[in-house]
Amino acid sequence: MATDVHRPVTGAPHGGETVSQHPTVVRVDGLTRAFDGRPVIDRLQLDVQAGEFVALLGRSGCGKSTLLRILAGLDRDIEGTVLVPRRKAVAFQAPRLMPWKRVWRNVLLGLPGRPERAVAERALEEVGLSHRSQAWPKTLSGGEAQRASLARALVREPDLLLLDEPFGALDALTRVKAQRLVDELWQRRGCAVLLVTHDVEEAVLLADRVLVMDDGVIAHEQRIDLPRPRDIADPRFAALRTGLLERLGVEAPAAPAAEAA
Ligand SMILES: Nc1ncnc2c1ncn2[C@@H]1O[C@H](COP(=O)(O)OP(=O)(O)OP(=O)(O)O)[C@@H](O)[C@H]1O
Repeated sequence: MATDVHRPVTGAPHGGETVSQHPTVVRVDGLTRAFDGRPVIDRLQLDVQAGEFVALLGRSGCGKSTLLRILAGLDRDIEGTVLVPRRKAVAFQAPRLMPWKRVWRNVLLGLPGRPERAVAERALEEVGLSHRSQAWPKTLSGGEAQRASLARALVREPDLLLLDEPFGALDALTRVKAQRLVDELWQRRGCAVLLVTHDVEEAVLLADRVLVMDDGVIAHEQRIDLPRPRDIADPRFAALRTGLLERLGVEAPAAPAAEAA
């Protein structure tokens, strides 16, 4: 798997090195990122295995998006070492579609070479959006725009998919559908996923491992060993959710009937 190494801007030049059959798809060592002299990320360590689904939680402003942007290669003003696969893709909360390009052309945006339309169509089919391929972005619903954004990530055939609050702006029902879609895509594609979210339930629903960021580091890590698809009425689900909420300093909501039984 081709790998990008991001080092401090003052250190070795950005480049690539080839690491074959590496089971670790992301390796972050001693990562520090400061804004105006204040470290938001402070000697952070993180490993993500190939094919692993990791969710990242933490209070607002703790540095989750900053970490994701660094992994995406969008911010290289760092200290420490960041090793990520070259094939990676990002989807943000705002789908960021170009309004003057039809959906299928948006899906191909930024791809090297001259990719054929069929490449976009396949990805749109995978996210259930074939029927909107010719549409202009402004005519899409919020959920459709988010699926177009996912299709744009998928055409990159990523080994690492970075998702920054991709469901944050969706209504509850659309959100559940989008979560199911990401779960299916992840199982089918087998890529590693790093999902930044505010939603503890979403993290327990989707992730193999949930990380809680605090004080610039990964302060807590919770493995989620529940079978999939996960049942939020399962008492083990509720216990994991409650434990994580406590870690985040949030009082857990009243237990539903199934939990109390
Ligand atoms: N370009 C920047 N210049 C200065 N400060 C920044 C910049 N980007 C982020 N910060 C600061 O870094 C801290 C972490 O921001 P970040 O967006 O990573 O947090 P977050 O955990 O993703 O927050 P939220 O959950 O609210 O999205 C914040 O205090 C933010 O103000």
